[in-house]
Amino acid sequence: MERTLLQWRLLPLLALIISFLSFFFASRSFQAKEVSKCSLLPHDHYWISSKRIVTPHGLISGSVEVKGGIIVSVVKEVDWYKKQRSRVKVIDYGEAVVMPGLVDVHAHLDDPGRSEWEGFPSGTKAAAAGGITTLIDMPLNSCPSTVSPETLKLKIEAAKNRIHVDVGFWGGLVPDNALNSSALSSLLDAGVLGLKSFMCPSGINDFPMTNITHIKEGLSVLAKYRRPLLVHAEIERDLEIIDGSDNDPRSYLTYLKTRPTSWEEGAIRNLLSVTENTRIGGSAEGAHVHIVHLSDASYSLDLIKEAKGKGDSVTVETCPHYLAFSAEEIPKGDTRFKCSPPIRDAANREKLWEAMMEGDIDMLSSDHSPTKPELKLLSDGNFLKAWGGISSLQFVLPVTWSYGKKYGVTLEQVASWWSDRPSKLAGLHSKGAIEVGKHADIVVWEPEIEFDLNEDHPIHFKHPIISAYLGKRLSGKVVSTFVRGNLVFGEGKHASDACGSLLLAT
Ligand SMILES: NC(=O)N[C@H]1NC(=O)NC1=O
Ligand SMILES: [Zn+2]
Ligand SMILES: [Zn+2]
Repeated sequence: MERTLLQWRLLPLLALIISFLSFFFASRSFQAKEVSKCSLLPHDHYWISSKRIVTPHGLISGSVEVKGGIIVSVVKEVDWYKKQRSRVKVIDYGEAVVMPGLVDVHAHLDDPGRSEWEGFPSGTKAAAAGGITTLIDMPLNSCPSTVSPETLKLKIEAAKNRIHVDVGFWGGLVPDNALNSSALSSLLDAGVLGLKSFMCPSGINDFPMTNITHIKEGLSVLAKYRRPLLVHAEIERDLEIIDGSDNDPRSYLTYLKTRPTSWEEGAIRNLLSVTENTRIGGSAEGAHVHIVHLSDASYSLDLIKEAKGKGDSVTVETCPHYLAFSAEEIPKGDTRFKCSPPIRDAANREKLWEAMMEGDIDMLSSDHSPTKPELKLLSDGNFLKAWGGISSLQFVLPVTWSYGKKYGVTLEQVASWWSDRPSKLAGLHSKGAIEVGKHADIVVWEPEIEFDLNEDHPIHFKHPIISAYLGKRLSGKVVSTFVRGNLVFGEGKHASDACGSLLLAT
């Protein structure tokens, strides 16, 4: 009799335990996705928490909920997630900064055709390790250049299953397609996010320069697609270098004299003669002109400010190397620092920073433009003959932060220069912010941690020795990088598979 009573009393308790256990295991299996090689994290639904999350509404202490690769909630209450702790996966990053992943609108990955210079796998691994979650590949330095639907198709084939972050493409505006609106339309229909052109020789034979007529025609086609034209704004002028010096090709100042500020100013003046068409009501309304890698912070910048003031749809970027280095400090024969337009003097660099802080320069990009070390002529040191291009992709975030600290750069500004504005330029409205509904493209980094960028530091782009930043001490360590919710880089390791998505305009 006593036994039956005991069984009777135990039964409900047993049923309760069983139902609790089955709920516990069911909810666990719901959150843990099939272990994927795309991500170092085996979860599809999780929370990222931190004391410093950079949102469009300011810096908050709280948590970001990620589900299916999308940000589904952002909450301030630090304690909220603790109540959920037993049911959901929480990654607590403590004091580390949680920021939107960087969107680099200007990188040359040189694939296909010159993958011995860089390539999609190495370039996008470097991007992931540097907190860049989206990268827009330039149409030149690969072979062939991306100037038609057929050549874009080659890019897409080369990138498929080989990219560790999301990648989009700019198409080339060149004399061959510029005056042929159906050729340009077919390139835009094929999915390039916009076009890029050069107002001076590009250094690449199958990417010839455009004149202002080409640009004007290009803008009228771009207007219909509401996509931008990115312009390398330098124009060749006759040079008279008669200043009594011997013009030693190993001296950086010799190179600087070959590309004076008047080249940038002349190109920008010429370019801005057609941008009034982009104003509201203008014949190219909907098109937009973006001036890449501004170096001259003087008259060139004044012209851009004036055009913006008149309502022209114009933006401008500069690159970390113009903000970090100055002509005076470039060692003799050190061609790692050669780029175009050239790095100018320290006074110009101050003015560039001033323009960043004032908001006159809209955004930053890497202009990662690598080559194989032989073409940098490192032992020869001839600035006039070496390849022009700086390799920086993996380090743009710590460089911006390290050199910007003395000007009082804030985390919100970094996110604006590197994520919000570039994503808008490229028309990528699902990216660029920690906000509900956006892709969970996130970088977690520790601004206060310093490191020496020496040979022992793992560098993922193809030719570390040509990087101008080698030998520098930088501040800001990337801890984790998430692309669409996949943890693609964490604790110094990459996810094994390359699961980045192609970003084609529709
Ligand atoms: N072709 C190419 O990548 N050129 C780039 N290199 C550089 O320093 N400036 C450029 O425009
Ligand atoms: Zn350029
Ligand atoms: Zn470039």
